[in-house]
Amino acid sequence: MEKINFRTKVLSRHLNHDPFNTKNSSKNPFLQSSPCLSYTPPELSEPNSVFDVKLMRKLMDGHNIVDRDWLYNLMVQSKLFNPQEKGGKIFVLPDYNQSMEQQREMTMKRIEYLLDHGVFQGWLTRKGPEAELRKFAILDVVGIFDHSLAIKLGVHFFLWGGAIQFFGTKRHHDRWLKDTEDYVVKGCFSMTELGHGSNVRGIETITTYDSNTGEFVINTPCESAQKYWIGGAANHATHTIVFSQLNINRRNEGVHAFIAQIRDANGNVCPNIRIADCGHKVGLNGVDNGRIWFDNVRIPRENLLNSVADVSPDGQYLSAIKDPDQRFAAFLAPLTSGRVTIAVSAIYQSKISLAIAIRYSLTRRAFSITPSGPEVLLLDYPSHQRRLLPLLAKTYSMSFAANYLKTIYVKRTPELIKTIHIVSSAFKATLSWHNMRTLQECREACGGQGMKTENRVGHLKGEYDVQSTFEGDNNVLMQQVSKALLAEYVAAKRRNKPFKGLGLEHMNKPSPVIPSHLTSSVMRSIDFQNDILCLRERDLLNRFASEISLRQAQGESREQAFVMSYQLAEDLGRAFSDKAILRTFVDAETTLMDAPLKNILGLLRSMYALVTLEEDSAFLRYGYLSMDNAAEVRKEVAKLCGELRPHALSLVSSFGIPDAFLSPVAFNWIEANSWSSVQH
Ligand SMILES: Cc1cc2nc3c(=O)[nH]c(=O)nc-3n(C[C@H](O)[C@H](O)[C@H](O)COP(=O)(O)OP(=O)(O)OC[C@H]3O[C@@H](n4cnc5c(N)ncnc54)[C@H](O)[C@@H]3O)c2cc1C
Repeated sequence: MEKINFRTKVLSRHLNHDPFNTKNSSKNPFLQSSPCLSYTPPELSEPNSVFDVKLMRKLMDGHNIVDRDWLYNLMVQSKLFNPQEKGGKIFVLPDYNQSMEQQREMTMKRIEYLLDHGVFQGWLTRKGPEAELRKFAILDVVGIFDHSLAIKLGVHFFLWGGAIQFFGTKRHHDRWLKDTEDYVVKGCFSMTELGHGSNVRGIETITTYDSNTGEFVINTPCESAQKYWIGGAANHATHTIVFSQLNINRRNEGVHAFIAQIRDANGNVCPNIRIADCGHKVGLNGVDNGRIWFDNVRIPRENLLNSVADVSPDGQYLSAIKDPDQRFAAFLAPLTSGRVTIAVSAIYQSKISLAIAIRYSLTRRAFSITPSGPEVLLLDYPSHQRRLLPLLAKTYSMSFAANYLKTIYVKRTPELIKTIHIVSSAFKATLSWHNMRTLQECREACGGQGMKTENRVGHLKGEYDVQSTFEGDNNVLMQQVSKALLAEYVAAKRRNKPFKGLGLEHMNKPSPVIPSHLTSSVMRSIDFQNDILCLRERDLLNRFASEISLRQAQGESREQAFVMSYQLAEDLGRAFSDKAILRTFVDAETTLMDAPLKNILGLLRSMYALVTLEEDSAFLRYGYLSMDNAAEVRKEVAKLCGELRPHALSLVSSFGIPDAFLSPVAFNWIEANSWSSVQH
């Protein structure tokens, strides 16, 4: 196997500093305006970057760099990861020429390969922040190769394994965790039904208790109660967590979680279980999503995951949490890790697509702007910069946000649970939406090449689209964020106490004043950026609370009032998320000692903040920005594009994604498409 050079090579520096590359056109064959493009695509060389790319990569990845590089290597070394030579380089490419069945089997084989190499050691049996961060790092890298592989692992370890860890007690931990880690059992997670997804409390599967035999009886009472979309259920899973209403002594105690076996060790479906396939999907076809019906399936009493509530042998319902709302909330806890991984993975996909599109835009030319001049590099068009560089800055900002989210998650304490729930909901939605937008822009920025599956960006759209739906639909999550902010507001006002937590402390201070005339230096200052994002959040929260209370005063229920105030709720959710992201950026930036890194991060932060002002019409609608200031912001964004342009390549190199995990269009795309590369 050819040794892969993981160093991401970059364009020679002179290309970066001469916007239209007029000076060097006679020397560089790539710059000739020959009608026949007989140039060799640029032999890329490491730029004398103004900042330390390795240091930036460390900051971006945040943790477990050695583990990440080890895993990249492990994958590239195996034929299972589909290494292919294109244009003189090796790429590990997704399985787009295989049937759904082949993709599913290949996903399982890859898992076995990683298992054999000890990748999952300690995933469920080792505890503490370090072990959890390693797990996250491994999942980041796996997802950079293939979403199906990451999701298949996520379902088994985070959903099935996480449910046993969080909802189960010692007896479940002893019985299941080691076997899960070793893949002796293959787990899945049956929460969603055909008739109920976001509204988990509405599920219709019913479980009753038979005190004569000491068993629970799980039943699918109607077609809409069939479990749907269950990852792993169609082909491989042997066991599942079943979410069901628990009916004890004719009283519904609400949603609870049980362990049920669905296949034997030979893969035969168990008695009284029916399983069907969800069929081909727009992406993620390496995951076998299935549907499950339970026909009065009997399971031992001990299979109730009983950390929240239990049923005694004689059929008494026992729970320390008396409030059904709180009980239900406790059952959703494992979903938080899913949201964390989605938020993080969304950012890595944005990084892949930006690395590819920006590298292409530094090697692809189109039209000349002088009669006999060379054609212009795509990234030298200000309009192309405007399309990609704000997304690059946002991806950097959200990278800090994702790292922050991971950190608070692995260091969670009971006091942090609420914050983690709200921040993970907001970031999961915002980062996955950002990813889809970035993928589309990068696909278009690669022109026709973006349509080639081997170039990854277009393919990633189908693969990652589902991120806005599973583990909490994005719109529903954002509603929960606004609801939680409203609850904080009401509680603070009712107690007449200062705001504390969720970053709302700024509400205790006087409202910030935005200068009537914005200069460049003001717009680039952390104070201004922070002030205006806080101003938007506080004003929207006040408006939202007023509208709800007005509607209630007019006779609407609290729930009706909330539903009808959806516009403000949406605006507020976005305001919370954008401001929280900026905060994570500022925290990362201000603790840095390295001046060149700080400078470039300053540009990226300003781009993030200003483009946020530009994109949300709330700033003009509610007057946080005057028309004149809005025009100044727009000009400043264009200026920042020009200033970031020379650093574009170093900035994507800093993502630390090995060349093999990018795509041919990001490198020597002429050679990758040469006649000699065609299989004759
Ligand atoms: C590929 C894939 C894998 C999956 N894997 C699993 C798995 O392993 N296990 C599992 O249990 N589930 C899984 N799911 C299910 C997933 O979690 C659900 O699809 C998700 O929760 C959304 O539910 P739903 O599809 O019923 O959509 P709905 O909840 O019906 O939502 C449909 C639309 O209605 C909107 N909507 C819903 N409620 C409101 C409201 N109150 N106000 C305004 N708008 C609203 C939503 O924003 C959404 O746009 C998977 C799904 C997919 C597609």
